[in-house]
Amino acid sequence: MKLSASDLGWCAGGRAIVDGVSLDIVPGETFGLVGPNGSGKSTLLRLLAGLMPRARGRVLLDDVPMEGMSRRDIARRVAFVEQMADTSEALTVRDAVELGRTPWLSALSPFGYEDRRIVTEAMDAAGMGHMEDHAWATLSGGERQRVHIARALAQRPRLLMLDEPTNHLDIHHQLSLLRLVSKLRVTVIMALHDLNQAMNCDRLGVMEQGRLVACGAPGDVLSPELVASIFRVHVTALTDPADNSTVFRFHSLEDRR
Ligand SMILES: Nc1ncnc2c1ncn2[C@@H]1O[C@H](COP(=O)(O)OP(=O)(O)OP(=O)(O)O)[C@@H](O)[C@H]1O
Repeated sequence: MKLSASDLGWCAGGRAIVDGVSLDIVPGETFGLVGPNGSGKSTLLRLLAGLMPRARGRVLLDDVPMEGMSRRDIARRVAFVEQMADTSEALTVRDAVELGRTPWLSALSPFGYEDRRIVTEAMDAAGMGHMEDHAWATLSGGERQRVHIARALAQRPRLLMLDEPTNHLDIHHQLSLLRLVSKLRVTVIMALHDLNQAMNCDRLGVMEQGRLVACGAPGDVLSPELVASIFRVHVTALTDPADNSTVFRFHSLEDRR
């Protein structure tokens, strides 16, 4: 799915939290958003998902203005896993993932065999199939995160937005999730803190104080100069002999004085 955003903005307390962001996401790409804490990544994702009140600017989904779409129309196209998303304590894992089918159900097409199959597939893809009967309240932070991702997959979106999806996940599940996301045949926009993980995106956008200050191929965008000025760290780029990929090591500016 194609997404075009123009001049997005959002203010709170007299301060511009997101300021004049324009962005074109091409169908099928994995777009990473990086930036320091508080730079506006989550707010921009919420603006792109049409979830912010009093927003400035315009978002088009496949050339159709999002503002004219119902929540259900949007939910059939876009799934969003927010940071620290919560769900009802009384649900099991399967119940929580079944919620992802809601936009597709109606009186004429109630929850059926195909929905059950999609839910099972989504739980398995997120590595939660073996815990389908477990109660939400008993899950660890990483398990909850994987349930949210399974719910988003069950929604069968054409655009998947993820806010720091590897939060809470152990290294095995971080890599599994990023591998899963890279194999999905959907457009993905995700906020990430780990710049090494961000290097695997097709393109990156860098946020600083609410503005999109750089956008392009990861290797071009994450130059040592940009990393030093935006993230306030020195970076050494190393080559991994396993696959010749670039790996960053970070050093605090204070250590280099
Ligand atoms: N509803 C709100 N009211 C007031 N300020 C807000 C609101 N929402 C966000 N902010 C502020 O806007 C700034 C950007 O927040 P946002 O969560 O978008 O940043 P972020 O880049 O996702 O940060 P992080 O990396 O820490 O998750 C922060 O300074 C935050 O305190």
